[in-house]
Amino acid sequence: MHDTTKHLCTVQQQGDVSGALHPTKESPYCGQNNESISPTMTTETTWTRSSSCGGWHAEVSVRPTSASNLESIRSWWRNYFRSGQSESMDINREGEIDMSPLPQDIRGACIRATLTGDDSTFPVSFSSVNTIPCDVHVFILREEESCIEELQPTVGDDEWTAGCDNLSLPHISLESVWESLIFESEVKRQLLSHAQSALLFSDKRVSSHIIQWNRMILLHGPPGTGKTTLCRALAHKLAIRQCHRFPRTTLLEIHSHSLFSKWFSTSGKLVSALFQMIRDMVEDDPSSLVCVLIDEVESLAASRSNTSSNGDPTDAMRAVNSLLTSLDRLRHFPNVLVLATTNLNGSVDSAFVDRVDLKLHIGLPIAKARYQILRSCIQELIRVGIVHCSDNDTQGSDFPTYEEIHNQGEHKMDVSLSITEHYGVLLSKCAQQAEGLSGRSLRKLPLQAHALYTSSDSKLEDGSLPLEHFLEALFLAIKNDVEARVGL
Ligand SMILES: Nc1ncnc2c1ncn2[C@@H]1O[C@H](COP(=O)(O)OP(=O)(O)OP(=O)(O)O)[C@@H](O)[C@H]1O
Repeated sequence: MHDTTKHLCTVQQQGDVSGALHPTKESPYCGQNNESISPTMTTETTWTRSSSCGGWHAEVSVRPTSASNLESIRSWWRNYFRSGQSESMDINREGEIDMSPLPQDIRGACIRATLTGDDSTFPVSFSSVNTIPCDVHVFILREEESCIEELQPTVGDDEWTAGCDNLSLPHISLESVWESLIFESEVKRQLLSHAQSALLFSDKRVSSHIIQWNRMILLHGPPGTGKTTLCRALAHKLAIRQCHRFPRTTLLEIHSHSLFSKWFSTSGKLVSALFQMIRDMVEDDPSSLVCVLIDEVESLAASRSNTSSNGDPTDAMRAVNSLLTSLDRLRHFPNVLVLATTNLNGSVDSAFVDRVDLKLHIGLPIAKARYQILRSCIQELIRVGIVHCSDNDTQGSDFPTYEEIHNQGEHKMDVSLSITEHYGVLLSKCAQQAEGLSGRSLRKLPLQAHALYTSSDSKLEDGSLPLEHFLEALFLAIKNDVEARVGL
C-alpha cells in the first residue's frame, strides 16, 4: 500500500493522439518530442483515445546553467524510453523520476523529470514504463520577476498608470502549481485539451467561416475555488507542452480596475490602448504564445443591461464595447489565448460570454478533493517537521490516498486498521466536516489548527506535534470555521 517507488498495477490512460504541430525555430528554453513511443499492449494496460493531448508526458526541467543542448537532452530521454531501460525506473507518487541511474551529464543537467498524465492522477501504476506513449518536453524554468507593462495615461494625471503584469513562462513561481490544484477528474484535462485543440486549429488554418473559435476560455464559480490559479497554471503548462510550437510564452495579467479612469470617457480608450499593446506584442513575435488573463472579468465586461439600468455613466458601457471590439481584432492572431474568470455569473456581458469557446464551472471541492487538499497540507507539515509521524512508514509522501481509505480502510473494523489507515480515516472525517469550504479556505485551516487548537503539552521534544494530535486539532478548526460561517 505504501510503496513509494514502483507501482505495478494497471495503467488506464488515454492513448496519445499527439497534435503533431509543426516545430518551429528552437528556443534556448525549450525542446520537445512530437513522436510517441508505440504502446505495447499488455493484458494489464488499456488505452483509450479520448483527447488530442491525452497520454503520458515526461517533463524534464533543466538547469539554466546546463552546458548541454536541450535538443540533445530530449533525444537522450526519448532513446531512454525507447530502449526499455525505463522499465527499471523508480517513480514516486508525484510522478517524479529517480534520476540516479542516469548518466552523470544528463543527471547533472536536469533538475527533475516528472512523468505526468493529463489528469495528473498519481500514484500511477505501470506494468512497464516503456510501454507508455510518452512525449518528452525539455525546458528551463524562467526566474525573472514579472514586469509591469504600463500604458501612458491619455489624460493628464501623473500618478495614475494602467497596464498589466508580464511574466515569461514556464516560470519557477508556477512550478507544480498545476499538480497542486485538485478538481473533479475532468476539469484540468478538459482545459488543457481544449486549449491545445484551439491552438492546433489555428495552426492548421481551419477556416473560421466554417468552424468558429476565438481561443477564449471563461472559468466561473464561487470565490476561492482556484480559478485564477488554474488559469496561471494552464498558461505555464502550455508553455511546457507547446514549447515545440511556441519557443516563448508570456502571461499577461490585466489589471482590470486600473483601466477605469476617473477622467470622463477615458476607460474605453484605455481598454483599446491596452489591447493595441497586446496586439503589437502578438504580431511582433508570431512564434511566441501570449496568454492574456482577465481576472474578475465582470469589472471590465460588466453586463451593459445592468450598467444602463443602474444609471451608471456611459463610460462603463464604452469600456465593454471597446473590450468586445478589441477581442474581435485579437482573435485573428493564432498565437494568443484569452483566459477570463468571474465569480459573479449573471453580471458578465452576454456578448462577452457568447464569444467564449469554453465556459467551465469550477465548483466547491467535493469530498475527495477536500481530502486530497488537506492531505497535501499534512504532507507539507510532515516534510518540514512541524508535524511528526511516529510510524516510520507514514512519511509525507506515503500518507494514504482517498481511494486507499475509501476502498479499503473505511470497510475495515477499527481494530484491524493499520496506523496509517487510522490517520487516513481521521483525515477523511476532517474532509467530511469541511463540506462547503473552498480550496482557499481549506488551505488556510492547518495554520489555524496549529495556532489555536493544539496544546504545547502535546509537543514532542523536538517541538513537533504528533500527527494524531494535529489531525484532531484540524478537525476542531474545521468544525469551528464551518459553524462561524453560519449566518454570515
Ligand atoms: N481546487 C483546489 N485545489 C487546490 N487548491 C485550491 C483549490 N481551490 C483553491 N485552492 C487554493 O486557493 C488559492 C486561491 O485560489 P484562487 O485565488 O485561484 O481562487 P479564485 O477562484 O480565483 O478566487 P476569487 O474568485 O476569489 O478570485 C489557490 O492558490 C490554491 O492554493
